Parts: sequence; structure tokens; C-alpha cells
Amino acid sequence: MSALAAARPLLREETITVGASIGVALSGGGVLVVDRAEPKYGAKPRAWCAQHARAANTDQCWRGVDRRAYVVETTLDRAVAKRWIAAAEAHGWTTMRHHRHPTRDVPVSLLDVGAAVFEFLERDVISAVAGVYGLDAKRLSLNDCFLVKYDRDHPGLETHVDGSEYSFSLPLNDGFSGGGTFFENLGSSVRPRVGEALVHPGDLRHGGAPVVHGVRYVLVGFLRYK
Ligand SMILES: O=C(O)CCC(=O)C(=O)O
Ligand SMILES: [Fe+2]
Repeated sequence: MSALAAARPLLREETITVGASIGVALSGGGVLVVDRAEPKYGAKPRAWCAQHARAANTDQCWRGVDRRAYVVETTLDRAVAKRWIAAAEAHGWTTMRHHRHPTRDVPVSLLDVGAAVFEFLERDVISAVAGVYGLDAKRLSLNDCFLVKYDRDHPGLETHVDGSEYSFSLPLNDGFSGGGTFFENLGSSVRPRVGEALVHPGDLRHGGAPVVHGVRYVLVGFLRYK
């Protein structure tokens, strides 16, 4: 089944051409961009890179990668992201949950805003992962989901693989320098905008690039596919 057909139940059947890629209007209002180019060097149109992977090294990344990461648009806006950050700050953080690669985080399930976050993820992010990778959305389940805070005390996260089939991360703020998600195979970091989600196979080696100034908040989730 094609990526688009697999994602159809959650999509309006409108397609928008973005270079050689196809953007599909999500029922929630976002646009899912599905790259249809062959994963070979030079195949990706510049316009797509410029629009959807702006902060990455657009000449090198997203090309020649077998199992690629994607940036997709969501309906998350800054005001909502700010509420999620405030809820996490009100709750407090721990570094005890991820033993091998400790982040300073807090599980979304412990936050006041938990239900709204899960609804949003189901509607916008899990459906996008299914669409991008050609999966059955009903077989994707959220295994862990947490907010991470990076600052001078915890500037980044070493390169690693997640114990997930697919992972996603959504930036919740800007106004910091450095940061972003580093991908070993790209040799560079991707810094999506607030409102975009970065999605990738869990075993694509990546890390949290060190924040140089300011604070970076991200929402991270691990998906199982059964
Ligand atoms: O900070 C990031 O962008 C990556 C976080 C991450 O890889 C993780 O929490 O497993
Ligand atoms: Fe990770």
C-alpha cells in the first residue's frame, strides 16, 4: 500500500504539489509532505529542502539516506506550546528515566495538559508518521512521551539510537542558539520550527546538539509498530 493510501483515513483527499513531493492537507489543518523522490543523491528538489528542512544542511541532508528523517507540519501553535512548557515547569524534571542516555525530562502523562497533548499527537503526529513511512496508523502506539529541557546544565544528548520503531520530536520554543537534533548520517543538525515535527526511524543514529545560549524545550515520543 502506498504511503498516501495508508494515511488516507485521517486525510482530506487533496494533494498539493511541492516540487516533486506531495503535500496532503491533514484533516487537522496541517500539511503532510511526502517525499516521493528516490533516495539517491541529488534526487530531492531544492524547494522541498528549503521549505521543510531549512535549518539543516540542505545540500547534503535528506539525500542518499536509506531510512530518512522528515519534517512535517502540524497544527501546534506557540500559545499551546507555551502552556505545555509551563505545565512541565510547574511539575518539575527528572534525569532518572532514561538510564543509558539520560535527558532531563518529564512524562507527558504526569502533566495537567496530558490529555490534550495525546489528542494532538494522535491527530497530527502519529498520522503523519504513518503517512510518511507507509504504515497502518492503527498499529502505531505511543510507548513513551516526554518533554525535555536543555540548558547550560544539560546542554545536549550524546548520539544514540532509541528503543523505538519510530520517534518524533517537536520543538516547543525558540530563542536559543545551538541545539536541534543531530543526525550522524547527515553530519548536521535539524532545527524545525515550532509547529513542525521531526520524525525518524528510532534506529537512525541521532542526538541532541548542545544548546549554546538559552533554553530549548522539546516534546519527544517513541512509537511502537505492531
Ligand atoms: O533533543 C533532541 O532533539 C533529541 C532527543 C532524543 O533523541 C531523545 O530524547 O531520545
Ligand atoms: Fe533519541
